[in-house]
Amino acid sequence: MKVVVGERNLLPHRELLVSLIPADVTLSWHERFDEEAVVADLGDADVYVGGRVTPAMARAGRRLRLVHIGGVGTDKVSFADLSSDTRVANTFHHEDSIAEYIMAAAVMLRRGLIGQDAALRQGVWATSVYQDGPPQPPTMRGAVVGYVGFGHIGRRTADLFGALGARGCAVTGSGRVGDAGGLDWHADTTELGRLMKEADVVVVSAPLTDRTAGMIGDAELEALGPNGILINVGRGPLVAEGALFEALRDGVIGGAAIDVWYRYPSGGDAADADRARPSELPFDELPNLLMTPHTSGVTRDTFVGRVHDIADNISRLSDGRSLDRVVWPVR
Ligand SMILES: NC(=O)C1=CN([C@@H]2O[C@H](COP(=O)(O)OP(=O)(O)OC[C@H]3O[C@@H](n4cnc5c(N)ncnc54)[C@H](O)[C@@H]3O)[C@@H](O)[C@H]2O)C=CC1
Ligand SMILES: O=C(O)C(=O)CO
Repeated sequence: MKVVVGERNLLPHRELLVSLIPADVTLSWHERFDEEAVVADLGDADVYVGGRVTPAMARAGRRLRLVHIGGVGTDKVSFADLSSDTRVANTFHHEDSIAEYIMAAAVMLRRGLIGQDAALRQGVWATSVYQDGPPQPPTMRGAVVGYVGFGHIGRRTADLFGALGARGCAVTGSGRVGDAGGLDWHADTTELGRLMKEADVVVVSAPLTDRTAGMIGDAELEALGPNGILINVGRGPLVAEGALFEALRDGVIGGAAIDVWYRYPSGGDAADADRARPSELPFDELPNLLMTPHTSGVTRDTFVGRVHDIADNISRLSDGRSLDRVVWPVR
């Protein structure tokens, strides 16, 4: 069996993956994403591991029995071009890492820590900032956190914020949140406007689909208001790019932490400054923004967990057993 790996975050765990899969499986690693090279390698492959499957890759991989996403999001998979024998599976394990990131980002932004760090480097003490300038900031106790999407990420984040005394509300695709506790209310997406109005911190962790693209735009950001914080760990285009930039620049919202972007370097690593810019707009000039390069989930724990899941599915395929976490074809 031949497995082509195009997921860069698995590279540090190469040996672990090798140790977990049957000895007769051949692994072919692509350390940089070069579409032509991957296409050339997929003709005789049984499995592809990676989050991006372009139409050319899908058409080249006629023998693929499994596309294993290295994470959750399937928004970069060209499903229409896959062979009808190919199944797509995904994996989780990122929820602790991302919940930690969201909590840290919310506290940093609400407490003004980014500005204090910059100020102290210029010789200005935070205490004098509060005497002469903005009011003393609040803790998270009693704050309302609004979850746009309440799956693995939303639930774990609500656990952590709950421990800080925050309250919560959520909108999801279906309006159902299963047995999750700790929310004051939850609803389907028709209540997004209410959530944006009530929340002090909004956490965006919905999948990117035709329905969700641009779901947060001018009106939603205005409803969040000048003290509100937006944290997007879902996908960049869930939040309208121009609306977000202007809202941050003009103080329509208080601040944001953005982990997921509008432009990514094509090879997966930034060879030059322009290719590394995550938007055509100058987000990097905004002082009320915490910018991260899609790293909220990148920890050892996430990827060790994911390697185990991926190896397990490769072993299942090799033994003819049924696969776990199949997301395509949709049952
Ligand atoms: N920044 C990063 O490194 C990572 C980003 N992600 C992104 O976050 C998304 C969510 O991840 P998980 O929570 O693990 O997924 P999940 O599948 O456990 O939860 C997804 C949630 O989104 C909700 N949803 C679906 N359609 C919606 C809509 N129209 N409006 C509002 N909510 C909607 C679902 O009802 C569910 O509550 C992924 O699809 C992926 O795009 C996921 C992992 C890592
Ligand atoms: O899992 C995902 O969808 C990611 O964005 C990266 O881990």
